[in-house]
Amino acid sequence: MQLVRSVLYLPASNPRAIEKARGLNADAVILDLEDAVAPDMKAEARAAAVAALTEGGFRSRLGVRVNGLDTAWGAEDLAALSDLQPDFVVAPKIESPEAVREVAGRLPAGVAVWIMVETPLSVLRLDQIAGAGAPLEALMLGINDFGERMNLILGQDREPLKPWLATVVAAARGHGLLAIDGVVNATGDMDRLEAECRQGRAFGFDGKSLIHPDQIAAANAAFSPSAEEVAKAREVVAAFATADAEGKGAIRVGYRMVERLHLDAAHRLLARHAAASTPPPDAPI
Ligand SMILES: CC(C)(COP(=O)(O)OP(=O)(O)OC[C@H]1O[C@@H](n2cnc3c(N)ncnc32)[C@H](O)[C@@H]1OP(=O)(O)O)[C@@H](O)C(=O)NCCC(=O)NCCSC(=O)C[C@H](O)C(=O)O
Ligand SMILES: [Mg+2]
Repeated sequence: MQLVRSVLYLPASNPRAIEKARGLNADAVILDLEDAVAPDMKAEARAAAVAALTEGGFRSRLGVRVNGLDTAWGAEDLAALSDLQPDFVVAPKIESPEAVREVAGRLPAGVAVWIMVETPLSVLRLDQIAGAGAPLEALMLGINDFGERMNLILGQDREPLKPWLATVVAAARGHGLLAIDGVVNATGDMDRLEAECRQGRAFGFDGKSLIHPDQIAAANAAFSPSAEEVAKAREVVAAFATADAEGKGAIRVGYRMVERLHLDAAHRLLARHAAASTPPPDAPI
């Protein structure tokens, strides 16, 4: 099972951040070539990303966010990755299924595509985009771009964003993809981060986009099954394993009615718990 509880961006133009990221416990790390990199640093950042992928040594799944193919850098970014094997490539500002396939077609086999959902047209066309097919693996909400383009005023409750949080998760679930919530820019505000993680989890997201190492622990905790959830799931599995439950679609567990769909959900939760309880491998030497 692939966990994406914590997905950490870093500017590929920042060598110190690349070095630091090798030892971090984020489920995924994204070497950013797009908005975190100034135009005059694009070539240097691309070369640094290629070097980081070649050297390896990360404990996390490793991806690269390329520039859009409608920019001066996108085609070269993808060409630079053509002989490499990142776990995934993140394509920004995607507004059509053709745009997903255009990126995928320029990548080596086995590299997954994650896309940024961060423009008004991307959310309006999300069903078609999310149905683009393999190797599309994840939808990432880009709150900074989306908020700006929509003129949203976002407080801690993210009220104006709620329809779009649900839209992204529905598209991901409908097409068997991962759903990753957007960033909290206020890196020092842990209360806000924890509140957004709880909210994202409640909306059904699999994880959170992050911009600072200090944000990783909160996201890993929030998107891992809690002890109470694990206990309840084990109770459901045990109840369906009894002779009494044989041939029944619905049974009583304590004072709850549970159906076989809850049994399936309990198995999925326990698989996530097992994956979350497995310590990350040490970085290769
Ligand atoms: C936000 C930052 C610019 C803050 O940088 P800084 O003030 O240098 O942070 P610290 O001094 O607190 O850093 C402490 C140490 O941690 C390392 N560090 C910092 N950030 C990262 C990181 N992201 N990954 C790895 N390591 C990191 C520092 O090097 C320090 O190390 P040490 O020297 O050993 O003490 C900075 O955090 C940053 O650049 N963050 C990432 C910004 C980014 O990638 N943005 C793009 C994605 S966000 C986005 O826009 C999504 C989407 O597109 C949308 O539209 O919403
Ligand atoms: Mg963006």
